[in-house]
Amino acid sequence: MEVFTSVSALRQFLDHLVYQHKTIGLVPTMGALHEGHISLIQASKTDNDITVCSIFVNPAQFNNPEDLLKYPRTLDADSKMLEEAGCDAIFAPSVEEMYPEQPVMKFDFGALERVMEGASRPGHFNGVGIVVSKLFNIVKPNRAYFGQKDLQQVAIVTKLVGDLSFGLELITAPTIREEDGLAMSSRNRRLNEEERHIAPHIFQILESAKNALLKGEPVEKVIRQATAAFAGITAFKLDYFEIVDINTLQPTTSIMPAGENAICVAAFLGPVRLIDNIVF
Ligand SMILES: Nc1ncnc2c1ncn2[C@@H]1O[C@H](COP(=O)(O)OP(=O)(O)OP(=O)(O)O)[C@@H](O)[C@H]1O
Ligand SMILES: CC(C)(CO)[C@@H](O)C(=O)[O-]
Ligand code: BAL
Repeated sequence: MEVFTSVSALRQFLDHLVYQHKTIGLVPTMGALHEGHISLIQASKTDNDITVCSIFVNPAQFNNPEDLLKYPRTLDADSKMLEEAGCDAIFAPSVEEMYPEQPVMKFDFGALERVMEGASRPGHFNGVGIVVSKLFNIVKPNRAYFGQKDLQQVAIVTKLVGDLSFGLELITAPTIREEDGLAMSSRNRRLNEEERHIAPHIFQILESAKNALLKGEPVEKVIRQATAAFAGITAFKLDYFEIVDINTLQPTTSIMPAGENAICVAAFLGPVRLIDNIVF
């Protein structure tokens, strides 16, 4: 497996492979890898000749300086996991390599970013739009892989790819969970033992809400019950709990056909902010 920190060295490597008509899959990450990321690598390996994993903690998408500072950085362990998974190349640039100058472009994803993550983390999706566009331009992948755990990010990147005609195929992969249901996340490793024990309640509350909706309970009542369930566990500070139409990500007052509904949640456990969702 090759490790690149410069755009020019990565391009040299890839140009050679493109010349041989190899297809390229890109898995963008911020590192501190876990089985969720590895599932994306495996999907890319199935579909493409060459898999590139980018590891870059992108300052432009952090609105909270402490979150950026404390974001886990584990490049050695990440490289080992990627090597074992059969990844072909890592692109791990420095901030200076990615942003030699402050970018002037600004993305506004409209209604898509006025809710949930976009509303709670102002500027977040502008930063995601910039870095993902740069990664697409640098790697020029045939396919790019994103996790459903970041559901709103999938919608934003889908819009980005359409609007800017990136001409690549986006693949969304299901959320990989711990045995107790907790969605795997790099930020989980910032939880202390007690918080880690409480964290699976996020998925349990999501599941209860889904079951209640499927039984015909009204949306408003289900939101009230879920909010009360979070309030009943004092360690949690709920940021949002939304039942949305998966096509628009806007809150719904009634349930859509199967497969078009999502329940999305963000909650703090101590200083750590976790997100999760269920699509049904
Ligand atoms: N549990 C998971 N299952 C499947 N894909 C995942 C999972 N967790 C993250 N991903 C996907 O991996 C890609 C890189 O995500 P990222 O590096 O931010 O990891 P993360 O674990 O989501 O970290 P954090 O949530 O702490 O920022 C994203 O497309 C994300 O949706
Ligand atoms: C897509 C991404 C790697 C862009 O920095 C990030 O938002 C993430 O890890 O989901
Ligand atoms: N997984 C999304 C990246 C972020 O939280 O900034």
